[in-house]
Amino acid sequence: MRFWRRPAPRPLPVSQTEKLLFGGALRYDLPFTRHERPLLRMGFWAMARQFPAMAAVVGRAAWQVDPRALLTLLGAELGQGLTRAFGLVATNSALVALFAAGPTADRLRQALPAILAVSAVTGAGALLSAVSVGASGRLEPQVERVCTARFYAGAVRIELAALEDKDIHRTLAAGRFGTDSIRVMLGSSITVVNALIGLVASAGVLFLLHPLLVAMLVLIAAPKAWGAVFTARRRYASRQAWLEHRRAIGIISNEITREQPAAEIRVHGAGQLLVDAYTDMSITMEGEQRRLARAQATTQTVASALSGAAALAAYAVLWLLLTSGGMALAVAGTAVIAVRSAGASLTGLVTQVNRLFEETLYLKDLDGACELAERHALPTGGVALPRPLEEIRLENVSFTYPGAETPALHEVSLTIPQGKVIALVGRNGSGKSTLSKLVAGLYLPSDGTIRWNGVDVRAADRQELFDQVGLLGQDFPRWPMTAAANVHIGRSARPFDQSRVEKAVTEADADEVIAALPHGWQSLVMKGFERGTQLSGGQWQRLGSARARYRQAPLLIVDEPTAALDPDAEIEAFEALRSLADHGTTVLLITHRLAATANADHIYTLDHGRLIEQGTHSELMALEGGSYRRMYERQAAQFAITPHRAAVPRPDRHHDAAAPPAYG
Ligand SMILES: Nc1ncnc2c1ncn2[C@@H]1O[C@H](COP(=O)(O)OP(=O)(O)OP(=O)(O)O)[C@@H](O)[C@H]1O
Repeated sequence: MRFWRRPAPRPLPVSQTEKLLFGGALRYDLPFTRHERPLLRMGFWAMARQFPAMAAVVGRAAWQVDPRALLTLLGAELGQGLTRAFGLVATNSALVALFAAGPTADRLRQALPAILAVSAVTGAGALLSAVSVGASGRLEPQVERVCTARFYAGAVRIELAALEDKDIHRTLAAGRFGTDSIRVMLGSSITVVNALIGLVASAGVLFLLHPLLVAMLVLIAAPKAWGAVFTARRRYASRQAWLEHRRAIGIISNEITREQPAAEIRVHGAGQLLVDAYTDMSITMEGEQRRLARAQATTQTVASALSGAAALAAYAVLWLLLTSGGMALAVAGTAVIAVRSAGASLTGLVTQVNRLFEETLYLKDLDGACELAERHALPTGGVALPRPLEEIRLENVSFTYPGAETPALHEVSLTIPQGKVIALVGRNGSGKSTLSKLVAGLYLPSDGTIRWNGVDVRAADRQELFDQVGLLGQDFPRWPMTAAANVHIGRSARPFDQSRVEKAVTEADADEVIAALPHGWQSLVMKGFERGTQLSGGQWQRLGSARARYRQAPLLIVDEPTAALDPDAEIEAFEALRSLADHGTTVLLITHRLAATANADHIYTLDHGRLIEQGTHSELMALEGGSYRRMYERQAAQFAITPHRAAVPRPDRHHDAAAPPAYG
């Protein structure tokens, strides 16, 4: 009975490496059983009912992209099925003529038209098969593109907060596998249709010969179908259960070849640990592969044995019919050919149904991921934002990250007026970046309201809001593209404009960066490709700044914009922000360099997600025991006294000059 049981999720072994590097099996917080797809609990028929819906997804996409190719394909497949049926009928006629009484020459003459018909339909079948290959070769990549693009288009529109949800994250990760399934699904569907038509043709001929033979055919098919579905479901369950493990292997092996950790990998000797981790985790996976292969072999053997027994019974029935005079020898010959032909169709069918069943599960995941992306998509439309931007006002804003226990922001109320440099300061984790993301409309407040020119961001047209924001984050994207494209992507909805790109680069003080590139604007700022080159951290920062400039948004959010800049460039960068504000841009500046905040129009100090102080630099410096003042003084003191303190005084050296404070 154990073969009939559905594959149950089993506890996964945890390798030593996983324990060392990830503190246990790397998986999402929720146990696998909660993720176990309802599909896994489905029986064969329930699953079979899913298939048309999934085939319809692929079929619709095929119809959309190339209806002619789809019709050609279906016509060619149907034609092949018909040629097979005609082939059997013609074979039967030829056999009847050959087994008839009379001289051999007469019998051959009688059989000749049927033999010619067999040759003709075989040739036609071969031609139709070639047409089918051509049409599917045209259709498959197009269908894959359309379905995958739907997935990507959905993924880029998901609300940022939804992406923080582990369930959503997992659904998207699972959906990603589905994009590989589309092409296979289309190919397999075609083969299944082909095999089904062949099977129906053979069954039809068998029915005409003797209805009992059709029943025998069903008996031969049933065990193979069961084996196929059972194996596919087991493989799918395994893939789901090992999803995170596979991702962990991917994450580790990716680090081995990435450029960024390359130095530490060599100097700290981290490479061996990573290679060992890869090997260790792959060995754990191999165990699972072995288990699957063994289980599949067993299932297949049982299915083949049952199917073989049914085939023997079919031949026994033929024997009985022959000996009892219920069937002529020629007809029995056709029946044998029909059973063999049906057997061949069946083998193709089983192999493909096996794949199809599995691919249907993945495609269902992809479909689920696309639906989920639509459900959590950024809303379109909404209240128009009056322009120009005059003020952003936060009232009692609290925000808790999805799944977090404590809020990252508590009842923050503040105002960001137009054309000012507004600084956000505070210790690490005090909520500065979170606040800036709420201002940018990337997250919606859990409580309280944010108003842009009086319009609540919850009701506002978010696309319009994004349109007015420029971002220059701590970890801004380093796009693997040309230098020009890296700037243009700041506002890619506008047609590419080289003069605007150059202007932004000049404003961001990045002319030198471009001038030093070996292929100028067309240099790829990524290594490993023709025209590729590597930028330094500071050069990247200038390019990122040029991108933010190119966007020309009324609100510019800059999060630690100078971390990689040299002192001269840093001073210029802060002066440039000042000048931007003087020309009407609102600048929300997040920085730990408090020398720069001295020139801000207004400073807000956050602590543990609460707004604890606000004012100008002078006002905050006048606050006895104030947090801003304490941070500022500590930073300034570093410049004043570090050279004396840092080095242990030695009799042979003396420090005669303290480095002057850089700012303030
Ligand atoms: N995506 C996230 N999911 C859950 N919690 C987060 C997330 N991002 C930040 N947090 C938490 O929210 C709090 C505020 O983080 P935030 O990044 O806003 O601080 P910050 O003031 O910008 O810090 P830093 O100066 O280090 O950049 C921290 O406790 C952090 O752990």
